[in-house]
Amino acid sequence: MILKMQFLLEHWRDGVEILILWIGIYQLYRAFRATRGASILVGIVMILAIATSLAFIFQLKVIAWILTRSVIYGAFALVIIFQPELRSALAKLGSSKLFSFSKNQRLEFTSILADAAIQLSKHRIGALFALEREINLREHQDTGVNLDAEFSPELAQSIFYPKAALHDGGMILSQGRVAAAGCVFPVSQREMSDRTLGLRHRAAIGLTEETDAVAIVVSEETGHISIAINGELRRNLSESEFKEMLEDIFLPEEKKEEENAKKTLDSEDNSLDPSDRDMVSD
Ligand SMILES: Nc1ncnc2c1ncn2[C@@H]1O[C@H](COP(=O)(O)OP(=O)(O)OP(=O)(O)O)[C@@H](O)[C@H]1O
Repeated sequence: MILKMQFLLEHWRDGVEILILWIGIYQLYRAFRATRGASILVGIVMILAIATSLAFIFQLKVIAWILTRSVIYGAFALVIIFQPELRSALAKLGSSKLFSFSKNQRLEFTSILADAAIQLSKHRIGALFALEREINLREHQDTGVNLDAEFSPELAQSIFYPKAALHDGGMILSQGRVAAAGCVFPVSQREMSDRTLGLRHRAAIGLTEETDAVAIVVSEETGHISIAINGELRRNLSESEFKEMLEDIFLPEEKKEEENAKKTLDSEDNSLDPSDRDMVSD
């Protein structure tokens, strides 16, 4: 017992250090994995690790010396090469909060947004929305026309109407308002198995790889609605799936409360004795 205590007293710092490093590395990996550089970086690190282990095992002194020296310069080179990925990864690290506007505003906005996308989809009007969350989309906003207008399904239809001046590009929604339209988003460079994905969908993926924004795409060709988040695209959503996903993203607490209330009601219902149940149904 005393020995155990002594061991703990001597080594608790090591435990804390391992925990901090593990959390740090895991968070970096999470922020990095959706980016273009992730697979290249994993490849480089693996090659270096294998080469260094082989050099040490077979006692190849010169190669081992070169490899250990080159790690520092290599780290600098990686920071420079992957500067855009690092920037977006660090920006993602600090972002966890959803919209900062009030619950009622979020409720109203989510339903207006769902209506807008569904109407666009029914009319087969192609559209691309980017919903700003923690990371500022100012840089992308400046590629289009600043509007600062109240969002409505009618405005969305007028803007994305194929002959309208601002229909090309994406619309940025910030704090429930239209910040800008006609914006150019970064197109994802990732290799995609689905060759039918055009530029609108790739721009939605690209923007969400670099920022924590949520992108909604309405396909002009098929009318299908898709949502991109963290560089992942959920395609061809049905109306109910789309609404549900929007609620999961923008109203997580409200959804949880609703589910809990439903569970409580169900359990109360099940706990009623059968004769009571008959009375209730009567
Ligand atoms: N980088 C970009 N940022 C924002 N919008 C873009 C970008 N590139 C293309 N777009 C929009 O996408 C439209 C072209 O879409 P394209 O047909 O290539 O895509 P898609 O993914 O197949 O979509 P759809 O199913 O609607 O045809 C352009 O007219 C433009 O409005």
